[in-house]
Amino acid sequence: MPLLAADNLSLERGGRQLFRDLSFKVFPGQLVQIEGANGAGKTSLIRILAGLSRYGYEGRVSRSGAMLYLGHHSAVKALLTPRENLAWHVSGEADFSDRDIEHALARVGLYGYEDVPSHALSAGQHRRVNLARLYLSQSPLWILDEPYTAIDVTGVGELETLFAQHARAGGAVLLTSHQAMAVDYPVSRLDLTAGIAS
Ligand SMILES: Nc1ncnc2c1ncn2[C@@H]1O[C@H](COP(=O)(O)OP(=O)(O)OP(=O)(O)O)[C@@H](O)[C@H]1O
Repeated sequence: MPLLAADNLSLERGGRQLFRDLSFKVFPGQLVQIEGANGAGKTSLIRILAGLSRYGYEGRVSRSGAMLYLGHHSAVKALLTPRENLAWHVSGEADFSDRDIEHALARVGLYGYEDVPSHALSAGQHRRVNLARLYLSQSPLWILDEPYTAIDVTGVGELETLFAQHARAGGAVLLTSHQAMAVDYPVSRLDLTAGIAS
């Protein structure tokens, strides 16, 4: 059973047809990279898939199970610390201990920064606060828009390892990125004009 199914999605923006009759399925164990040039419609598609664009497109999206969506723009509150931001974000998902929160922050390289106001963090550290949610996620489907933005080379490698682990454990990751992925796991490509090629 797919975690996500897109049926005949079509979207026009500003008089341009971004994609037409796009159909594909994402199954447990898949790592899928959405490809396309700047302005091709990757973010528009991902927002539709995540249920954030309810109108303005044709077609149907169905998802089974829980989803974690991390968008383009960091949802980190500047006045809160990384500890407070992460605790707030995951509060609706499960009962995580302070130790769990600290562990997730350490996994994204924020050990020692747990209690610094987030406005005093760098752009990449800001982004890492958001990405720490992945280490606490219990959602099988991850939909990630440009997760590598502002992340250094080591961080990108660690994220790719995490994505492969998630897929091996029966989850699925659908992401946009302009970078070629160098992960030891099969990556399916999703072309906005042709769907998924395995
Ligand atoms: N709210 C909007 N109103 C009108 N046009 C929009 C809107 N949002 C995006 N667009 C247009 O839709 C097209 C696709 O944008 P989108 O952000 O989905 O592309 P993208 O493939 O994610 O690009 P990038 O790689 O640069 O992030 C662009 O031409 C953009 O100008």
